[in-house]
Amino acid sequence: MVSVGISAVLAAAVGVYLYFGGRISIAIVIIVSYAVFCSEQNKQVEDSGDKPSDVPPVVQKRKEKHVCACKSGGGGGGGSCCSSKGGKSGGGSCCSSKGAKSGDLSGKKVSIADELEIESLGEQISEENKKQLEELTIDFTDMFTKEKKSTPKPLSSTKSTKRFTKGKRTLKKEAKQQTVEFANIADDGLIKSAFTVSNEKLMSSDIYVFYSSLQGASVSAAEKVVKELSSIKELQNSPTLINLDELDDVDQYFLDVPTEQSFYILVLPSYDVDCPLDYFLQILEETYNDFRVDRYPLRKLVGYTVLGLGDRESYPEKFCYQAKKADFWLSRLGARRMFPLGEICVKFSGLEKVDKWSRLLGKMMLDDEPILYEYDETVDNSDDEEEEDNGNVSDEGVVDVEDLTGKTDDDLAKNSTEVKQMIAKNSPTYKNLTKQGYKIVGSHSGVKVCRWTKNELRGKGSCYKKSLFNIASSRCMELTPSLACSSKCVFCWRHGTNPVSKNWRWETDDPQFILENALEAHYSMIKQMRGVPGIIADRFAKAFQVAHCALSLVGEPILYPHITRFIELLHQKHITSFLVCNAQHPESLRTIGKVTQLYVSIDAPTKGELQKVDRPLYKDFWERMMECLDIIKTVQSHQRTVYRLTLVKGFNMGDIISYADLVERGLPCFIEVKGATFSGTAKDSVNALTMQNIPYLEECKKFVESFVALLQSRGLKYEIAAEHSHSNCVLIAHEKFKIDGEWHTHIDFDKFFEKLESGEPFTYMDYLSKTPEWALYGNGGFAPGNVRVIRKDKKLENKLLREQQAVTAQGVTSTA
Ligand SMILES: Cc1cc2nc3c(=O)[nH]c(=O)nc-3n(C[C@H](O)[C@H](O)[C@H](O)COP(=O)(O)O)c2cc1C
Ligand code: SF4
Repeated sequence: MVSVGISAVLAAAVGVYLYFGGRISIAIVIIVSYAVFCSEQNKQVEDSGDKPSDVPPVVQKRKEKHVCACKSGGGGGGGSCCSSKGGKSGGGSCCSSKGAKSGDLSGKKVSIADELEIESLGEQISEENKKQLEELTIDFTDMFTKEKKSTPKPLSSTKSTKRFTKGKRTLKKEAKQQTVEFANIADDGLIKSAFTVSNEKLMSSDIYVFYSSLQGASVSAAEKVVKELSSIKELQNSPTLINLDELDDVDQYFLDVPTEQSFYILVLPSYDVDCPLDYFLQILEETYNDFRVDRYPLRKLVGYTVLGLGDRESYPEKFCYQAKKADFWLSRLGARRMFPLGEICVKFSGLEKVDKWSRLLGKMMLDDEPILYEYDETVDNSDDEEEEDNGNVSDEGVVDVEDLTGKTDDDLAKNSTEVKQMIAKNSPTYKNLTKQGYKIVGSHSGVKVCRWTKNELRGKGSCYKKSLFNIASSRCMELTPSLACSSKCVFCWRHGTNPVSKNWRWETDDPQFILENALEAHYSMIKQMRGVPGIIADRFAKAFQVAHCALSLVGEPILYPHITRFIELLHQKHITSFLVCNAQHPESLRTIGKVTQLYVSIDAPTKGELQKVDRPLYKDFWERMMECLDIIKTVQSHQRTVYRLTLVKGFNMGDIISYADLVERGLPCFIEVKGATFSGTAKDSVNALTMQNIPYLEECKKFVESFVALLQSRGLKYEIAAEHSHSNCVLIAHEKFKIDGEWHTHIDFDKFFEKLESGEPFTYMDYLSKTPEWALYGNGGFAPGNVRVIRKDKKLENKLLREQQAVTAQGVTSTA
């Protein structure tokens, strides 16, 4: 229509021009009239909305990108498709119900994605756009009220989206993510990405503070968190503290949840060696990969947060790595992170930082701004530096999404079943143990020259086993084939540097390899002593023929799967075996072969005390110990058995009646009672010993005397036989070792090997030897051939000397 009109006007103008003889003035009049006409036409077109003219460039961009999510065609010509109450701008809003503010999801998809795209374009964003963006961000959380139809699929990133200020790069990335997610919403009607929780919901939630701890720092931190949260008066329920290491059933909390109001806080250390936390993390991972159970069980939670404790200085590469892993898996299981993962280095004012973190957490909970999370995120995490590289698991139903680290499901499966070395050469634990004087043999065994070996080489005394059983300390090798242990005894001298585990799950070295290398390492350490003053040449020469092996040192030797074979190899070399086990592995104790002397540690007489002293990993630690005692009485009754009691004042010296019950149950040959020795206090540890917990010799003797009296009153034929007062050690023996009125607690080693090599069955009664006079109870037990150095006297002597020197110096000064 318009073009026909224009042609007619043009033809008329040309006619008039020709009629007037083609004069210039006439031509000018025609041109001006035409211009006025066109301008009028343009105005009409603009009013009808067909042509953008004065729209700012930013908004133009948005409109160009606008895509109709309802797929019914696009918004040209001022038309509005699928609208219910019309759009905000007359310029053509499609899919909107109440403008951009609420309602239709697909409308939101477009708006938010576009707004974020605007931000990503950089400087052009206006204040108004920003405001609009914020409104939209808040607004789409209305979706929360909508019902979900099926389970969302978490992908790979774990970052929460909070309404905190973010860098452009992050925002751009989120824009991308949200576009993907909202597209999903539009496609299948699911609500996948956003949730809000109000502070009221948090205040009425059931808060569970979980912790795992080997040395106590995380317990203290967890207690601090509980204390801080408990001080919030608005909080309706007091937080519950739960030790993850003692959870009978992890699924009770991490597959099921106690209530839908639950909010989880996890306070976790990290260990680069095996520790109970490994088990917990493994369960989380397994739950995620278990097709039989809900893959996102933790979305029922109100939320969660993790506080990691670690040591950044010693483990820079692995700082808080297990806390990060937990955070990762919780998020994978559908839980929503409510508060950022805390990473605290305990070395530098750790507990203060815990206070700060807890206070901030409390503040966040009180904040009445709704919190926005995202728990369903995109696979595209290529530039996410905080990503855990081992957690990218491909989605169920989607064939093998290879993550950007290049790992496939197969790799991951391999990783999770990969057998680790207990103490890898490049691990900080290796360095730590080496620093403490251990020689690591292979990847799980260790030797160390004990101070009694050194003392005997210098004629300064022998260890208590010399007095009680006749072992030569200078020919004794102290070894463990398992540096890992299943308990965390308060008196243990390893100071938490060793791995802790219930079961053997490492690469296993061959027993022959261990023995050969252990002997080599032991001899190399002995050799280093050749220049030490006072070494007795004869003893030094014999020290290169190890005669005894004390299988104790640190760790739990019976954990090593080839322990029986290892002992056989020792015996083949005519090295006797003194095996000390912690009474936590009845299955291995039952099957152990012949040992020269077999110990079980009885560190406390009752279940409660044993838990306090040994801090065992096993939940059924008491039942395990009882089973071990039964084995001592039955299957292993042919062995020379010893109960080792380590007395710790304030922990396990009170209840001799219960100790007597245990003796009655196992009927060992001997009961070796030894006061605990002070080995310093482990940093950050709870229950670590102080000098107050170390009993004096007199206290040990008093204990033993009452104990034996009680045993005898029950008809149990035990007596006090020998002692080594230097070690606060007293030996109680069954009266069958008193032959013709003389104690025979010593061992005839030659006879032991003779019997062993005969292949005939034999018992402890076949290799007895008489206890020498000096070792009998009351005689001190200091082996002849040595000169005793009493350190206290020496210290006193030095002190007096220093004082004397000071007085002399003063005298000199004053007279000078
Ligand atoms: C054997 C050993 C290994 C450790 N490995 C790590 C580690 O890999 N990463 C880390 O951040 N901290 C590591 N630490 C430090 C502990 O995580 C830190 O001391 C923590 O506070 C211990 O908590 P807990 O006392 O509750 O057991 C290690 C400590 C020890 C003794
Ligand atoms: S038995 Fe133990 S303390 Fe005694 S010498 Fe051997 S390793 Fe040392």
